[in-house]
Amino acid sequence: MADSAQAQKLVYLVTGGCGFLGEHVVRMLLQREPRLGELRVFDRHLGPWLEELKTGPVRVTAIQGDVTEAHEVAAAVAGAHVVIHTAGLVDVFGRASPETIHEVNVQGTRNVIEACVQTGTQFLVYTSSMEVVGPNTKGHPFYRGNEDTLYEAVHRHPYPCSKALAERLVLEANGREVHGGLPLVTCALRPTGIYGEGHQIMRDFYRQGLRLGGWLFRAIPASVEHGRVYVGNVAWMHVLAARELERRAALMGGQVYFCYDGSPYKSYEDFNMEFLGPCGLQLVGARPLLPYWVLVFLAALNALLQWLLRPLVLYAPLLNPYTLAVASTTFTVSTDKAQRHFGYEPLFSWEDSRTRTILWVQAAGSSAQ
Ligand SMILES: NC(=O)c1ccc[n+]([C@@H]2O[C@H](COP(=O)([O-])OP(=O)(O)OC[C@H]3O[C@@H](n4cnc5c(N)ncnc54)[C@H](O)[C@@H]3O)[C@@H](O)[C@H]2O)c1
Ligand SMILES: CC(C)CCC[C@@H](C)[C@H]1CC[C@H]2[C@@H]3[C@H](O)C=C4C[C@@H](O)CC[C@]4(C)[C@H]3CC[C@]12C
Repeated sequence: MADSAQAQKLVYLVTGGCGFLGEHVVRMLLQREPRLGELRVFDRHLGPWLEELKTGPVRVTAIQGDVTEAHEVAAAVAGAHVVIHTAGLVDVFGRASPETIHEVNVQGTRNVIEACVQTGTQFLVYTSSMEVVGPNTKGHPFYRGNEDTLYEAVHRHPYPCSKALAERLVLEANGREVHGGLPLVTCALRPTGIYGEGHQIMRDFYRQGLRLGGWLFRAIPASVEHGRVYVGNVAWMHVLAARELERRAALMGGQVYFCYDGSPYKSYEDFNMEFLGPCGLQLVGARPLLPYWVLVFLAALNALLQWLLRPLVLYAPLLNPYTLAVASTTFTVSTDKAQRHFGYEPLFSWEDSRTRTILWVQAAGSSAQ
C-alpha cells in the first residue's frame, strides 16, 4: 500500500460479513472502495445473497468459519491487507451463556489480532459499541457526549463487558509488529443503537404492533434520549476508516470513534415511531402507561423466570433489568472526531435513512422473512 502502488488492488476481509451491519459493510465496500481487488466474507452462517455478489467485477470469497477457531481465522486473514472485524455475539437478552459471549467477542477478537500479527496484515478496524462506555449500572446520563467525555463506565452484563475487553485488546495491539516487520494499525468504531434495513428488533416491534391491532404502549418517558445511527452511515464509516488507516496511521492508530449521523435525538420508542408510524402503528400515551417501578418489577420477574426455566426452555423476552436500564437512561453522542480524523461525513441524510428504513419495515413486516 505504498505511494508507488496507487493502483494496487487490495484484499479486504470482513468478519461477521453476513450480519446486519456486516452485510452493509460488504455492499458498501463493493460500491465505494475503488482499490478493492478481493473481498473475503467470513461468517459462521453465510447468507444466500452472497451468491449474487460473486458475479461482479470484484472477486468475492465466502468463508464459512468461526472466530473462536484460531486456525480458521488465520487462514482467512492470510494475505489480506485490511480486516474489518464486525463479528460478534450481540446478546443482551440472556440467549447465550456469559462464557459463550466472552468466547466469541473476546477470544474471537484476540484470534483476529493474532492472525494479523502472524500473517502480516497491517490494518484492523474493530466494531465496538457505545456500551463499552455506557449507560452504566448507576443510570448516569451521557448527554450528547463525545470520545473525551468523562463518564463512569461500570459494566456487569456479559455483553458490554465483552465489548469493552475486546476493544481494549484492539487498541493495545496498535503498534505491534506484524510478520514482515511493519506495525499493526488499529482503531475502534463505537456505534450507538444501529437501525436500518435488516434491523430485526425493529421488525419484531412492528409485528408485535400489528398483533396488538396497530397499537404500541409507551413504557419509557419521552425525555430519555437514546442514541441511534443509520446502518448505511455506520458501514460507510467503517469503509472510510479502513481506507484512511494507512495514510493517517499516526493520527488514527489506537483511537476510538463514536458513530454518528443526522438522526434526531429521541427516546428509543419515539425514534422507532419515525418508521413504525408511517407503517400504520400508533404509540399510545404521552407518558408511560405503567409506573417505572412496575417495569422494574416485570423486568426482575422476567430475569427470575429465565433462570428458573433455563433447564427446560429458553425464556428470553426483550424486557429484562439490563435492557430496561439501557432504554431508560439517556445516552447520546455529539462529536465530529471521525470528520476531523478521517474526513467522515454521513453518506445518507436523515430523510434518506428514514425512507429506506420505512420501506424495509413495510416489506419485512409483511413477509415471513
Ligand atoms: N446492532 C447494534 O445496534 C449494534 C450497536 C453497536 C455495536 N454493534 C456491534 O456491531 C457488530 C455487528 O452487530 P450486528 O447488529 O450486525 O449483529 P448480527 O448478529 O446481525 O451480526 C453479527 C454477525 O457475526 C456472526 N458471528 C457471530 N458469532 C460468530 C462466530 N463465532 N464466528 C464467526 N461469525 C460469527 C453472526 O453470524 C452474524 O452474521 C457486533 O460486533 C456488535 O457488537 C451492534
Ligand atoms: C423497555 C422496553 C420498552 C423496550 C426494550 C428495548 C430494548 C430491547 C432496546 C433498547 C435499547 C437497545 C440497545 C441499544 O440500542 C444499543 C445496543 C448496542 C449494541 O452494541 C447492541 C444492541 C443494543 C444493546 C440494543 C439492544 C436492544 C435495546 C436494549
